[in-house]
Amino acid sequence: QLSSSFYSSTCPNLTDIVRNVIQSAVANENRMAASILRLHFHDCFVNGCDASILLDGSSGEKNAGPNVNSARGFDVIDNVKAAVESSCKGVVSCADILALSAREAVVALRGPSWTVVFGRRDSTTSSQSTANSAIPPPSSTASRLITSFQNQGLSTQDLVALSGSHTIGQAQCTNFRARLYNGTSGDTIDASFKSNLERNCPSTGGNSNLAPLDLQTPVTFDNLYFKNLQAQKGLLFSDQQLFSGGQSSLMSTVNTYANNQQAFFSAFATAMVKMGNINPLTGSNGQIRANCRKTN
Ligand code: HEM
Repeated sequence: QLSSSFYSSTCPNLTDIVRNVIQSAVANENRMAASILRLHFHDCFVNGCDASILLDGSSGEKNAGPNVNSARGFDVIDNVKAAVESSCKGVVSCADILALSAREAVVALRGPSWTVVFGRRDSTTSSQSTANSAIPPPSSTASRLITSFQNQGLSTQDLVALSGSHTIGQAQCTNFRARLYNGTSGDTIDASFKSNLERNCPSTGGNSNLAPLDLQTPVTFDNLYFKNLQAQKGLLFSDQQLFSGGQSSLMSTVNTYANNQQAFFSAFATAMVKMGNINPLTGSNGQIRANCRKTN
């Protein structure tokens, strides 16, 4: 029961305020759009879209395996929140700010737009153990990915469309090294792509060295990610599993999006709305945090 008009009387300029801050952050560093989009995903998969990932504290989600030394953009969300608070004090939740910021980030890199619905409230807790179990690792097989998205009420189509987020952004060596040196069972990585990756991701050291998730256009939101998968050039094992993991429904969806960017954009928009609707706190549950890093 989230609604697009939730803040129309209490914060009528919300979209413009958020857009301005996100646009300038992305102009300053293109990759930031990817980092913000990922924060929304990692928020929603852990007890719903409740801004739980934004809470500081060593026992919280920020320090879970998928996030520690990896999740970034918290300072940008602080800037968005500060700008929103200065016009609309105490009314807009951090969870809604993250959902809207993710859309503005995608639009800033020329991706599709969609209508964001609002009314989420902010959690008072953050679960490191749920983050560790609910966010799939890059070593996931196709069937594990399907199960992990199914657990959130998301379909195989949603899985493929949302994975198209990897058309932007970067990953650290530690997340794809095993494919290069240990060999992962069932892997089908292109040989020359693999040797190129080895140059900047040695077998020891260089853990945080970066490679683009889309080797062709890492700062444009487009469908080349899917064409890379067809060429066995997905960066993460989990990426390549969508095309090469033996699940024909995933493979055919990859082909559809590789052949038709509009089909990808429209499925992505639909899936982002679904992901943004995962288990929100509403009504009198949760709170509107004054500072996204702390409970009130
Ligand atoms: C399907 C399962 C997924 C897996 C296994 C996965 C895994 C990963 C990993 C390992 C990284 C690199 C992190 C690092 O090296 O620091 C990454 C980056 C990223 N992920 Fe995913 N991801 C998945 C789905 C998604 C979804 C659904 C979204 C968004 C809706 C998303 C958005 C991103 C973005 C934008 C980046 C780049 C972030 C940056 O450059 O800061 N991912 N992902």
